[in-house]
Amino acid sequence: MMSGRKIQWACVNVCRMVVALTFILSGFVKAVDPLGTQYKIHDYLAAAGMADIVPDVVTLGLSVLLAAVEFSMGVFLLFAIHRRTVSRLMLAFMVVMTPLTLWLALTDPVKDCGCFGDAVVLTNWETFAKNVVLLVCTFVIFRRPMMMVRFISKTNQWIILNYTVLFILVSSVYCLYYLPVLDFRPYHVGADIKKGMEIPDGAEQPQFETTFILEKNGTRKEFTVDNYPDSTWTFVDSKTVQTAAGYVPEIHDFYMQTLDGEEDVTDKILDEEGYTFLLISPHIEQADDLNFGDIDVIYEYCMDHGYSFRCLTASNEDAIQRWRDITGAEYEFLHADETTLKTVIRSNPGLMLLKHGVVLWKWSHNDLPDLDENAPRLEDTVYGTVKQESFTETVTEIVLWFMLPLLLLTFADRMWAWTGWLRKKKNSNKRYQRLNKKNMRKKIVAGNWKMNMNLQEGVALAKELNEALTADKPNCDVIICTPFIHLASVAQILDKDVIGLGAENCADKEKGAYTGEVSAEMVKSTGAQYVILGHSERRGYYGETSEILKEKTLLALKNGLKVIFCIGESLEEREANKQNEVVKAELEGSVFNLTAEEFKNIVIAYEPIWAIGTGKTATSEQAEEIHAYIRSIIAEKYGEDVANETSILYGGSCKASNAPELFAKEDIDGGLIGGASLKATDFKGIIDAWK
Ligand SMILES: O=C[C@H](O)COP(=O)(O)O
Repeated sequence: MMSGRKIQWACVNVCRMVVALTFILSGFVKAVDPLGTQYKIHDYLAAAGMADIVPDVVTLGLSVLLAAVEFSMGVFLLFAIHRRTVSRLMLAFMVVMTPLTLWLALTDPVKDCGCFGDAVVLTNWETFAKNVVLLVCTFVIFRRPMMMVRFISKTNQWIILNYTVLFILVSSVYCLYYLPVLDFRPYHVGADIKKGMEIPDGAEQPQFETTFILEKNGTRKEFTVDNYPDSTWTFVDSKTVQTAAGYVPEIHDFYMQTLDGEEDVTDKILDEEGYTFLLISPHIEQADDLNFGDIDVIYEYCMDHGYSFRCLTASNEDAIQRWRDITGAEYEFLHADETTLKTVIRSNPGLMLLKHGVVLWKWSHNDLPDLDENAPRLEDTVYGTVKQESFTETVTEIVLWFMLPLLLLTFADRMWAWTGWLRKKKNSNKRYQRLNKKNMRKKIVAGNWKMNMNLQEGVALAKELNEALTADKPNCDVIICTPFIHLASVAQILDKDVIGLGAENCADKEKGAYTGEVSAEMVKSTGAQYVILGHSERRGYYGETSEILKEKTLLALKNGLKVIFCIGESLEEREANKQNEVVKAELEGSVFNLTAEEFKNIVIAYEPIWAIGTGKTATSEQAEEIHAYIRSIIAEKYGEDVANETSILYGGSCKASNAPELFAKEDIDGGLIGGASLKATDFKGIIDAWK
């Protein structure tokens, strides 16, 4: 059983397809025949008595615009682009159009609504019914626009949007300049006009009914032939109405007659065995006269080869004379029905080539054939037979022109979305693994007392801290690194399982005559397990170079101490964006000489010098970025496993207030705390960030 939501989803998407395809078809057939749509708009305006007010250029613009809007909206709906806006516009469109078509159906001012051009001819009631269906569909879509499935991602939809609008506008202009690429009218290339005019034997005849109005003794009454009364009634009036249309041939209004109206030459011309050129101009006064020279050349060509050439127009003789004066036309003019001429060819003037009533070729005045005095006889040119064009091929070509780029784009887009999904999945797996690794790494909060507190103060602080952390077990490793003189005493106080102990430095020599120095071995003998090396204050104030630190590290490890190795850039280096270079060089200079096994005893402390004791903390993003970089270069050097096991601490104005945000980052495994490690409560606040 389908759930209610699924049914809704199916309804929305079915409705969306119905509306989209209808709009695409309707917009497209209008776009391939902009003049046809313009004529239809003109018919509507004429029905409303406004035909003379609105200039042709406006009706033509409206025609192109209407086609572009319908087609584009259909495509947007098909691809589910700007779903909310398009569904609202569609509904608004149908809310206006449906009552309008009801009015058309009721009043019948124009016979065929023209919604699908000449491709599909609907009666006004059929159009109204179609619009009711579309109105319901657009309402369904409007209620749940977000249920429409996207065929293209939001980031790429602009391509479809622009391509669609461009395609449909270019199509309209192309068909306007040349001729409609698809001709749905009865005068298409290959059509036999005489055949189109035939009424088959036994075809249904039109039916008429006459009503008679008669009067007797002052009373008026209506009668038909069936109940016509006796002669005591006096005839007043009669009316005849057509009750059945009868058979109407496809071509029913094609005629050609001489300008004086004396002779109908339709049959004569359609029966001509030879080639007949018909220059078609519904209104010769409005015809484009730019190419009259080419027309005259074709006329001359016809005269040379014995082909007939005539001009059909609905204009009056004055207009015809004006055309003759302008162009020097010598060809014969005939009168024909204006609407018929507009239907025959969508160009003013346009040229049609007939042979025995069959349409061989049609040309717009912008695209006339090259038939001058040097051209061979028609029989020896392509024009001698019916132009080879296949409706299916043309449709396929158009569909490919429009759909192929869109299909390729959609395919690429979907592939990208799919690989994006895979990448996301992979990343989330990676992230999960990395977070998992983070959980497996040691989380450490280490205090660096620096040169603060005398022995008594230090012992008191160590005691306080030991008590606090014994009572409230930390969720991380806690280390305090003290000046040398505190070490032995503090070691006695600390519960080793709760707080580790470290020195702040050790000598770079093993033993001997180095007055004032304290060796790694001596540090170890106090009970300490750690030593801080490479702190920026020692590098800066005491000139400790990478080489010295390399020696110190080796000695510390040799004596069983773990090393908290500090690295970090100065403010100038950060401003020059050299932080990565700096930390890499510091690691390479002092600890990357170690074996992977030895390196496991190193804890890295990244401390940007500009953040130490200044109150300026690196943002958690800045810190995470460089921590991740440090881990990546450790991975390059020692492999992923070692990198994932190495704890990297952040140091520099770390406090209880910012520690949680910093420690939440994937590659930050704790902190090396200066100032805030000198008060038990402050330090514990930071330790508690891990809880
Ligand atoms: O070793 C610790 C760092 O130098 C950080 O010191 P600070 O927390 O006082 O900024």
